[in-house]
Amino acid sequence: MASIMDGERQFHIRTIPDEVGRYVIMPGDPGRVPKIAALLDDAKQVAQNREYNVYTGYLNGEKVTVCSTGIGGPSAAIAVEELVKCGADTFIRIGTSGGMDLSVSGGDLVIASAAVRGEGTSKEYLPEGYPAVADFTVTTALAKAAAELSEDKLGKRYHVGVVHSKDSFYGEVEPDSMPVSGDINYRWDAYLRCGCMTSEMECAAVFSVGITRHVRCGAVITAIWNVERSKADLEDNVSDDTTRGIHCAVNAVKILIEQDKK
Ligand SMILES: O=P(O)(O)O[C@H]1O[C@H](CO)[C@@H](O)[C@H]1O
Ligand SMILES: O=c1cc[nH]c(=O)[nH]1
Repeated sequence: MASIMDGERQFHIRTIPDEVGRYVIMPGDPGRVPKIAALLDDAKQVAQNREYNVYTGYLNGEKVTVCSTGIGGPSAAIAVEELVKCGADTFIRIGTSGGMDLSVSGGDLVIASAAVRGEGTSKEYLPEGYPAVADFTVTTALAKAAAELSEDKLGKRYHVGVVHSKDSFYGEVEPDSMPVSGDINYRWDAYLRCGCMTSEMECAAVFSVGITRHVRCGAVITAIWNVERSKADLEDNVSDDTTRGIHCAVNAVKILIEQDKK
């Protein structure tokens, strides 16, 4: 029997394989896609549906796709699943987050080595206790790209470490206003004591799909503030500028393309 899933285009992201590159850069925000695509050669919009804004162009002669994922694990997991069906095998999430470890200030980049599974989507993919770990090759390329950027005049810092993924934005940023206590309220201080770097919403889901579909996933996340620094009377910057994160991801894709040619 024919199903709604049998169409030529993917059900949600609305792409066909020819329109998708092996390498994918994934911001949460659809509005950030054209800014990233402007750094590719000959980039064109290939699809737009719901939170998924999809452009494809080229870097170093290789096809590269930029696809937004919206907010939260479920929509990010759908994007990775459908991009894999279209032939992609290497993914870099670019996102924003709230700093946790005191070493992280607003404006810093955090390359996610793994994500705390404080959300629901990863539970549909990984058994309890299995870590949502990023791909080592992608993480290494991101760290190299971030180190090269940090030598430029902008000179801001980067960190490599564990990030926290959650389902409740306000559970993190306004915890006292939450009517009931979720995982985040019980465990936030424990995560801080473990040195968790920053909190966002999609990495655990993206990494979990990557692990189960055997594709490479990594992430570079900009901390836009760190309330823990403010609580500790340390100086903090507030900035939602993702320019450095975008350049880090694009340069990491170029590094991966050259490595994959060897
Ligand atoms: O900037 P993006 O990628 O959307 O990431 C962060 O911002 C959103 C919350 O404001 C969540 O999606 C969170 O993960
Ligand atoms: O504090 C923050 C900022 C951006 N995104 C989050 O998930 N948390």
